[in-house]
Amino acid sequence: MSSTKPNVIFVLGGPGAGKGTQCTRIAETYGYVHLSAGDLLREEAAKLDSNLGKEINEHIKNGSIVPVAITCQLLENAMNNSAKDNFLIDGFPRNKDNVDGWKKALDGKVNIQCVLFFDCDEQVCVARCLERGKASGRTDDNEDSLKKRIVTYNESTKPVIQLYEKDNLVKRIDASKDVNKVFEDVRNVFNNLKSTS
Ligand SMILES: Nc1ncnc2c1ncn2[C@@H]1O[C@H](COP(=O)(O)OP(=O)(O)O)[C@@H](O)[C@H]1O
Ligand SMILES: Nc1ccn([C@@H]2O[C@H](COP(=O)(O)OP(=O)(O)O)[C@@H](O)[C@H]2O)c(=O)n1
Repeated sequence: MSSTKPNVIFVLGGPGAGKGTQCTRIAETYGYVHLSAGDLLREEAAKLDSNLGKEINEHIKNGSIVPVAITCQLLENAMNNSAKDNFLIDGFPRNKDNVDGWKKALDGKVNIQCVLFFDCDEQVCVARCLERGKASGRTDDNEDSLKKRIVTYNESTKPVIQLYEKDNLVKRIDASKDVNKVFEDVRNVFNNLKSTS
């Protein structure tokens, strides 16, 4: 991250809504750096042969949210290690603890451009994750974990999206369409984004 205030877009939506898929395309098309909070946590847990690694893995399997100090530090390190200034932060902030921790650590240091909200029906999300689970090797793409992930999404993440709606930051996208159609809607959002840094 350079000395200019970096632009950040938060990317939210249910498990399997297609956040990662669309972030990959946004990164290719618009040059944003894709930082997936879930990927960073999985990588960190895989590196750590410690209680902290176990704690992260337990949260992931249970669909609960890892304490923000851990996640925020991973995101901040990733931004600091990048030479670029435009970041897609995928899967964060996912609950109030995430929002508060982010504000404490990074508020004022970045420019939040918008919150991309991939809105997708619960049943569609579950079906996509189960399909992904056939090859993903993820410990949480199974029926048991998915039930818990959906509860976490409804109880903890939706209120965060509502919070950002009050600030007029949310760009809602119908994520139930096919990948190319969803990306057309994403392109509309990006073509109307103003860079304020
Ligand atoms: N618009 C879409 N239509 C159908 N399948 C999709 C769509 N977007 C993503 N997928 C598939 O659904 C699964 C979940 O997508 P992913 O991008 O990993 O979601 P998330 O990051 O929100 O969990 C993946 O297997 C992906 O290939
Ligand atoms: N901000 C975050 C993001 C993910 N996570 C954990 O990582 C898991 C997987 O998140 P993810 O974003 O990779 O996956 P999806 O549920 O979006 O498919 C979540 O269910 C949480 O357990 C977290 O604790 N805090």
